[in-house]
Amino acid sequence: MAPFALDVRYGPRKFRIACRGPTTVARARRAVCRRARVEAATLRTAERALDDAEVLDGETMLELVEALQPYRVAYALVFVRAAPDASATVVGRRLQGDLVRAAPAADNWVQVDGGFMMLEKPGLGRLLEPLAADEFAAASAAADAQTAATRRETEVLVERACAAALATAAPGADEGTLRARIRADVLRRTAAAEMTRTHHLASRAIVGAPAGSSACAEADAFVVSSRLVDGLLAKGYVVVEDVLDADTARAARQEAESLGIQLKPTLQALTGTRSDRVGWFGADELAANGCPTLARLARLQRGVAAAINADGRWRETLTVPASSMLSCYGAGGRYRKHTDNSRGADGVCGNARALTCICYLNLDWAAEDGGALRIYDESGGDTVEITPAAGRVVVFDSFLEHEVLEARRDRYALTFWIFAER
Ligand SMILES: O=C(O)CCC(=O)C(=O)O
Ligand SMILES: [Fe+2]
Repeated sequence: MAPFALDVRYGPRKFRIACRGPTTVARARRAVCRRARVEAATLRTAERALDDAEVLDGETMLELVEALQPYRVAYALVFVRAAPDASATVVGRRLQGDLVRAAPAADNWVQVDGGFMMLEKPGLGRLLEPLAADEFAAASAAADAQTAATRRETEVLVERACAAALATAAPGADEGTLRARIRADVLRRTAAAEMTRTHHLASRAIVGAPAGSSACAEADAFVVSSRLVDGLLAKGYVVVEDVLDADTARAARQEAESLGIQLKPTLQALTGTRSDRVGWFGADELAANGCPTLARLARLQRGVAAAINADGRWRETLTVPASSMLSCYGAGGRYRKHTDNSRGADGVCGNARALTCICYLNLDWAAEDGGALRIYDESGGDTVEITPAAGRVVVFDSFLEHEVLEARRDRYALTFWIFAER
């Protein structure tokens, strides 16, 4: 291993770790922990210490990154400044959706196994996989047509119901009031019917479309867009049922279990904050790993993001990262109250996440099995608990506090974060 120096800033503290002679990555790692004045057992602090680290020599850094993999370096921000002779600057940012605010100097990213994301070219575009303009236009047109058709159908239903009601109304009844009541009633019913229909469409989109076809999740997910955004605007979260039918849910669960061995505990496990094991996978990677159902599910994120963009009412324009997180909480597993993003006093966001989107993969899950997702409303007062039943998708504002209550048996979920384009 080449000599290197690691400048670590941790809050107000700043220190340098220099490895002058040949050393091992294990030793380097121990040095990081020691200098950050933490026990190896409290690597959470080491994670923070690495939050803004500078390393001379890109190759060394890659070794270090590899060494830190077991400690979920994906959570650490590592800033690598290559030595003058190194090929270029290499910047890695922690994976979990936090890639957007990478230093502007970033260029030459590479992808390192284990979910550590880097780009090969300046900028973040490649990583974020934005929708192509024609995909976006086609999807917007489909959404508009759908909305117009629904509106026309609803008007026909309202007129029909009003005519029937007026024919039998008591003499002197106020036509305006009657119409308003009927209209509200029809809207409620069509909304319910629409919801059921859209669930099936959404599930068909994931299940029925041939893998890789452009008709896959993106297009049909638009159908749920207005309902999605209604829910998000009203309450900050929305639950979509039956996104997977029973057979698909079973397949997805089996695939998730087949990846179980690849899932690793997070650093936060050491502090008792959370006890799930996770792995990060791109859709193609899932497909290549014999998980076609999960791959399709992972592609749904683009559809959800595009749907919300097309609706136009959400506060941010959304884009998607390349990977989803598969998580498994074993019996006794939980994740304490937290948010997935936060705003500092200066209004600057902690990361790029706008929405958290989770699809649960737990067959025959009963309330007694625990593991509910509890979401707190903006004031932190009211809560809702969502059972992690197979085929249920929840989308919520990443700034809302939430927690995973203790699970009593293995609880799998595929989570993706939808980013705000900033
Ligand atoms: O799996 C869930 O229901 C939520 C997990 C969660 O909050 C997270 O991974 O940030
Ligand atoms: Fe969370």
